[in-house]
Amino acid sequence: MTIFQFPQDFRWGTATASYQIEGAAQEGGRGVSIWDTFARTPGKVFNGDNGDVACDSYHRYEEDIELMKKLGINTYRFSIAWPRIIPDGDGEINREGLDFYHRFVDKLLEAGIEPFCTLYHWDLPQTLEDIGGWGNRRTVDAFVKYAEVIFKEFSGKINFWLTFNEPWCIAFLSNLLGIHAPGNKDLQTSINVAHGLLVAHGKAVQSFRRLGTTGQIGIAPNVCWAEPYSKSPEDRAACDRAIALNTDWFLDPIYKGSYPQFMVDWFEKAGATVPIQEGDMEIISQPIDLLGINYYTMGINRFNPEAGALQSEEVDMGLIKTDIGWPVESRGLYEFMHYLQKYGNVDVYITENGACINDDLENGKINDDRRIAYYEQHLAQIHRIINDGINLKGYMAWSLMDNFEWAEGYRMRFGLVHVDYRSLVRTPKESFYWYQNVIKNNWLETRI
Ligand SMILES: CCOCCOc1ccc(-c2cn(C[C@@H]3NC[C@@H](O)[C@H]3O)nn2)cc1
Repeated sequence: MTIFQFPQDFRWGTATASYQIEGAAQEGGRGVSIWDTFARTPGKVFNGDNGDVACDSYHRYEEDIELMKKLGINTYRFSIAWPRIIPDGDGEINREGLDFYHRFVDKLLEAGIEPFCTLYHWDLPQTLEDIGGWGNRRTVDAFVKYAEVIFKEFSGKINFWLTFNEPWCIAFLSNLLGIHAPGNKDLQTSINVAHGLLVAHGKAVQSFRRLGTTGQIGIAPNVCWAEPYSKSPEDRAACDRAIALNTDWFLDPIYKGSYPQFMVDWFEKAGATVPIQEGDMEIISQPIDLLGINYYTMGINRFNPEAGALQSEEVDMGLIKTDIGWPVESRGLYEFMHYLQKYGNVDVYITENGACINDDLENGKINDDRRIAYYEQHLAQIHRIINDGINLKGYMAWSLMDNFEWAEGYRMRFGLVHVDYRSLVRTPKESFYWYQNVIKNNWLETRI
């Protein structure tokens, strides 16, 4: 047995997102989001599932906060639904939406739990998608207006802020691969979306500073760590492209004020260019205070000219997989965190990490040993990373509870708490009690 002690001020938390847990999709003055539309498009979401009810956290948030208190977390990452705040995207403010989040945040603070707020976790008002979404500068300006409303309302209550969750998913999963909302499949569109959200990020950070909003602000990319299948330069280059599109494509503009040239050249060969306007890169590269990093898995990649826009293909190496098919390999987190040091030893929070394990109730318990094993491996890597002197300040498990897993609907379960979607009864899994013990001790006890 080995004991890994964590720093005294290390933040322990869990994460969720508005569309995935709230439900109440037609309540409280909420407007329509692109995920309401996408989920109602036949064939887009497994079983035709949607977020109309989800975990009903809009009505059950006090019960959820009781679970957080029982778990012992000191930090809770959630997202605000833009369509609850400005239902038609850039028009009237919906006071009822603001009041809901005030009640929620007040309850969190009362419970001694730090709110960690994501402004945009994919639920774009449909009216803005109808005018071209993030590729239209009107959407960028509407986001800044929305962000300023939130900054003014919650400054002093919220002190940890993220502008965007997983920009690669927003731009490329959703507009090149078409797997997430709005489901476009066009390279130029996806590059326009990536650039639009980066400009929106920079403008929101400028507003955050100008308004004197309390706390720290950043962004949360999701990691694609890839290592080459062979020693060939082509396989190495295929890995570089895969890593860069999730990370460098967004963090180079933010930290360096320019896109990674090798990727710009790569896309220009495919006929796509970045729609940079005068002053954009200065706006995008506003200094930020923290980074959220979302890590799930890593890949072994090789060059394949037929493998999509990046010509980079993941090879199945026969590793243990979670029930969503992602290899369990925590080593990529360690390697990535050292890769990230090229931007400096910036303050980092793991804002998502977890396993899709679809164990169900058996005699009133969920014995999700595989999820415990996943967390044990990944927290051991977190300890190594901290020991190497990297400023990793906190960890938020994805997710507090089972919820709407986008195109996979409700069949894929990432929660520490099981949700019965008929009764909405929450049942802590064995992994909940395991994580509760880690938090209580502030140390990890591994079985090796
Ligand atoms: C066949 C081709 O496939 C291409 C990759 O397709 C995907 C799909 C999904 C993901 C994905 C899902 N998640 C978990 C979420 N993170 C944010 C939070 O809302 C969680 O629900 N992270 N990444 C990545 C890649």
